[in-house]
Amino acid sequence: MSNQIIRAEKLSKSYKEGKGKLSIFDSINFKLEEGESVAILGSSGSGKTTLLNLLGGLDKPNAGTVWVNGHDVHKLSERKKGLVRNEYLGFVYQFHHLLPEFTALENVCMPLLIGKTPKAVAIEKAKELLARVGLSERIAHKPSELSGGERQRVAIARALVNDPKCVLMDEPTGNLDEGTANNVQQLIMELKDQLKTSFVVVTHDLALARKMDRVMHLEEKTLKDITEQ
Ligand SMILES: Nc1ncnc2c1ncn2[C@@H]1O[C@H](COP(=O)(O)OP(=O)(O)OP(=O)(O)O)[C@@H](O)[C@H]1O
Repeated sequence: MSNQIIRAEKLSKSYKEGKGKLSIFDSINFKLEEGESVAILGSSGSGKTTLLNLLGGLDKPNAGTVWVNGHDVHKLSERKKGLVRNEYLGFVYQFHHLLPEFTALENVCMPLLIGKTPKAVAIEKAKELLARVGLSERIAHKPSELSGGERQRVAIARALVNDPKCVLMDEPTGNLDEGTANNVQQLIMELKDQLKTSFVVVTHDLALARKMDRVMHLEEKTLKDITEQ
C-alpha cells in the first residue's frame, strides 16, 4: 500500500480584494508519497508559495482538505497543528528565517528543544546535521557572520533536524548568486539521494526542478504534472 505523506483534495484559495475576491487557484489535487521529491514550477504570482503554505498548514484554504501523514491539518487546533508540523514537516524559505541573535548550532537545535528533546541530545543531533551540510567549522557563528549559502545550509540543517517525513522548500536557491545556488542545489540533491525524506520544492530553477522525481506546473489556477514534457 502506498504511504502518502501529503495529500490535498479540491483545494481552493482566494483572497479578499475590495468588495470582490481574487481567486488564486481552484479545486487543486496533490499527493506526495514517502521518499518522493516534487518540484512546483509556475510564473511569478501563480500561487506557488500560497500552495506550499496550505500544504504545510501555515495558511487555510477556502475549500478542500490537506492530510499530513493522515492528519486533516486544517481541522486541528492551532496547538495540534503545530505538533503535526513539528513532527512530520521541515521548512526552508527563500530568506532563511534564522533567528539573528542565536548561533548556527542554537538555530538548528531549536525545533528539537521545542519538541522537548533533552538539550545534550539536541546539541549532538544538531552538530551531526551541521556536519552533514558541511558547516562543522561554523557552528558558533551567528547568521550575520555567515555567507548567504552558509545561512541557507543552516536553514536546511534546521529543517532536517527533527527527521521530518517531508521538507517543504520555497525557492531555496532564489536569493543566492549562481555559484552559491549551484552549491546549495548540489546539497539538496545529495540529501535527496541519502535520506528517505520527501521534498516539495517551489522553484524558478528548471535545472533543479528536473532533478526531482516529478515536476508540477501551477498555472491559470490549476496544477498539472509535466514530468514527461
Ligand atoms: N495575504 C495576501 N492577500 C492578498 N493577496 C495575496 C496575499 N498573499 C498572496 N497574494 C496574492 O496571491 C498571488 C499568489 O502569490 P504567491 O506568493 O503564492 O505567488 P508565487 O507563485 O509564489 O509568486 P513568486 O514566484 O513571485 O514568489 C499573488 O498575486 C499575490 O499578490
